[in-house]
Amino acid sequence: MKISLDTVVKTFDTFRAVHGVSLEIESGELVALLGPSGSGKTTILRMVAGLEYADSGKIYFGAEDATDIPVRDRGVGFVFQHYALFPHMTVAENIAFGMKVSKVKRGKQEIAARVADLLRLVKLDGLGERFPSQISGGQRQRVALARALAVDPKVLLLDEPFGALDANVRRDLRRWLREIHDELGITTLFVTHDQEEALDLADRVVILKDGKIVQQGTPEEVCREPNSPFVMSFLGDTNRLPATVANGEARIGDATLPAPGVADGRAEVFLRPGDLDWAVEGSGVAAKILRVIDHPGGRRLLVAPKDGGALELDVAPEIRARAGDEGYVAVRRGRVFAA
Ligand SMILES: Nc1ncnc2c1ncn2[C@@H]1O[C@H](COP(=O)(O)OP(=O)(O)OP(=O)(O)O)[C@@H](O)[C@H]1O
Repeated sequence: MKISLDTVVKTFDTFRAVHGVSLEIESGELVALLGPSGSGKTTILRMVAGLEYADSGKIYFGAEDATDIPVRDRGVGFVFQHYALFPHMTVAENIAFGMKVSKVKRGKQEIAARVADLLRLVKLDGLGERFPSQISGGQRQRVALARALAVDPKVLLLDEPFGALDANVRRDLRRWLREIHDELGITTLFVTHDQEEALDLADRVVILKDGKIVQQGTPEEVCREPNSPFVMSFLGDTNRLPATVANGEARIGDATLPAPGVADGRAEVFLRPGDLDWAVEGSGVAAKILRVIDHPGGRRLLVAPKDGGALELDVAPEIRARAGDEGYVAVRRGRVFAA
């Protein structure tokens, strides 16, 4: 089921939370709405669900105008951050709940068979008789997903479903969600403020700021071609350095970077820590190491360029570096934006 939003606006009292958002989610696509807190992600999701009504604009499910279709008739499944499982029902009863209250009548045996299928799908076979308090947080979210899938939704809406879980469990669950999505092919809209989660999981990432879409594309497109300093900074750690652009080239220290389409004059270069290298001799930006931080994948150097400012570099673990060393920061790549 394809979902389309056409110039959707939502205002709470006098505060405009969503400013004319237009968006298409293709049938079977997994799209992440990504943005900082308050950027309007949840409000958009709730309007697609029918839990909130748009002030103006239209939402289509396929070719049908869904604007006035009530929640229960939209055929959407939800999973929210805070486990909304019924504590007094077993896992199996929780999964069966939607089927029991649905307009589509199913017999007891059919429901039991479907619950067993779903328990297998979410890899919780054998746990059907437990209560929510007797399983882990990650398992509870898998039950919540099974419950959402039980009624054969046309659309799956997930609002920070793994937000309350620890990093390793989150990573496992998102890989698992991706597998389930690929198996079932349900159109899915996923809200997160976690860049890594969005990039890891989604076919397409829609980046929001102040109730507006500022960029959308595949993870590769938004990572390689961020269209603004905001997107560049929001997607990951960045260093910023002042630069001067002339004839499509930006100069920082001894280094130059291509700056196609950027007007001559003052500019700012955005550099990821991994875009920089450290060398004791050579050329680039002359600097002194302030601190070395070791982590499992390598080392991060905090350095002070001679001309002022601060830079962070990610280098390979074998690079020899100590606080106080002097050398050069080599710039491998970066994005240049007019100042
Ligand atoms: N029911 C409401 N009444 C008044 N203001 C609201 C209401 N719901 C949301 N807002 C405001 O609308 C803006 C967008 O909120 P929304 O929850 O959509 O953002 P979000 O991007 O999902 O943020 P978060 O990641 O923190 O959940 C916020 O400024 C919020 O305070």
